[in-house]
Amino acid sequence: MAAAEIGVIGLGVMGANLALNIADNGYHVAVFNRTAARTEEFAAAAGSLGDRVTACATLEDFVAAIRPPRPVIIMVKAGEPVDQQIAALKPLLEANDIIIDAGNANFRDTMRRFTDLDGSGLTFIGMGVSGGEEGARHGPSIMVGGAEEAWNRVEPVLTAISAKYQGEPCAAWLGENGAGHFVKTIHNGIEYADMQMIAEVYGVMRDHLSMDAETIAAVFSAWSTGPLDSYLIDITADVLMVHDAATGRPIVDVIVDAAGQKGTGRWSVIESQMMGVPATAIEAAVAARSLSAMRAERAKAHKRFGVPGQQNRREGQLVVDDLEKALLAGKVAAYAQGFAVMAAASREFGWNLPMATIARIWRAGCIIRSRFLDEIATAFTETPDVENLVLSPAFSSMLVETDPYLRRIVAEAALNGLPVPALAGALGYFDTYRRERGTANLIQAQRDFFGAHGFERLDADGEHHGPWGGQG
Ligand SMILES: NC(=O)C1=CN([C@@H]2O[C@H](COP(=O)(O)OP(=O)(O)OC[C@H]3O[C@@H](n4cnc5c(N)ncnc54)[C@H](OP(=O)(O)O)[C@@H]3O)[C@@H](O)[C@H]2O)C=CC1
Ligand SMILES: O=C(CO)[C@H](O)[C@H](O)COP(=O)(O)O
Repeated sequence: MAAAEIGVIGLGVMGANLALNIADNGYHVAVFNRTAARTEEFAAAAGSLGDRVTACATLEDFVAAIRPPRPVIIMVKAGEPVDQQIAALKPLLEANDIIIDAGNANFRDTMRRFTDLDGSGLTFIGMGVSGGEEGARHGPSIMVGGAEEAWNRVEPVLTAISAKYQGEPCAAWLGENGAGHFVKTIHNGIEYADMQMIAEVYGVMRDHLSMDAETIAAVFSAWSTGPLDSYLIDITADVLMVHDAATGRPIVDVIVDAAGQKGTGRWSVIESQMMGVPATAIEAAVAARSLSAMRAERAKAHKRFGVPGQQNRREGQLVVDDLEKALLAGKVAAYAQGFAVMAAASREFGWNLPMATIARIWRAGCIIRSRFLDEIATAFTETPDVENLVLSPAFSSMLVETDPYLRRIVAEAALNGLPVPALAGALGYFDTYRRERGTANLIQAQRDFFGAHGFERLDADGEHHGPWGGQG
């Protein structure tokens, strides 16, 4: 008789750890991996959890090992492999079985898969999972999209395996269809901005203040007890302390300065642009990763232009103190942008995304987990209809307090040729957002001049054209 209550397909970093987490929580799990050797390795390493694991060599055995109605988690490389897995599973599954894609899918693929499976009798869930290897093993943040009824069926196992923040599970149903994968995408977009701003601040300390990795690590360590307290700040301090066995140097000093990217950051930016909701800090972070990858070109440009000489160098500790508050201000803008993009998507796709819940399930388990997210959860609970996080009382105060430091750091960086594109993007966003009378009047005049596009007047209704005297 089939013993497993759930199945996991894909035993890479995430799938293997998720399966162990499920078994650890008392569930019997069937597992399958395309490359059978990996399944065997997994079974051999399962140790005491092996009793609750059925390792299957074929997809047929895998399906037969799970009690119907079967929840099947697919945790394979995003994109085509997911379609291939669904196609292979479909003829083997029965009505009411649930396919859960837990990888980093593009939410547009997820929406297509919902449509493709419509009428098949199978239920589909698009589920974002964050937390990396450790989160998958001991408690990730889980963002579920699909029918609420489907969530109700899998909620016990998903809440059991999720991270807990002060006892509250970091797993929630966020809306129909692609909602879960959209939220995961924006989570990653914010992750990109957070990481980029941390890297920029590291760059100021390394290149402007000539601090070594260990000294910088101590700064991040100190910050992790303040308002910046977060997983990303903690791991930054940790990685800066690690030495390379071969050279004895700090490991960061021997790592190539070219960042990888698998797509979620870029998708965040594409979607934000499509909806006309700017996410300047995230955009800058994605662009910075792309520029980082152009190593040969950067080397040529360095030869051609060099870097500006130091100007207005202030006492190191003063700069370090400013950096902490500047980073906090940048973080406020980046998160405000991410949440604004989700609000726009919620309207566009009719998801009714619960912003406070999203912030709550990001407080533990995921890569951007932090104390800050608890404050965001409180802000959205107290002012659920606020147009932008920066307009909530708590975050307005935070920005008023920290904005002068961001301004000073961006200015100092500009004068010294230090690249801080995400911090500058955050500042530009804030300065543009808070200015009642902007400069788009001139753009409207230019558009009307060259293209007769028309403009609105401050003092009269309707569309108008300028007296360009035939020059337009
Ligand atoms: N690593 C992380 O920190 C996180 C990753 N994710 C997402 O989780 C998913 C899995 O990532 P991760 O575990 O890191 O990836 P890994 O590279 O560790 O493992 C990839 C898995 O996908 C399988 N696979 C690849 N191509 C196919 C295919 N065509 N058909 C069937 N199976 C295939 C591999 O099987 P095989 O052994 O046969 O090659 C393997 O099981 C991805 O969508 C990723 O973006 C989400 C959150 C965090
Ligand atoms: O989803 C994740 C973390 O939340 C994955 O680690 C993802 O791979 C990160 O994105 P990238 O590889 O583009 O840096």
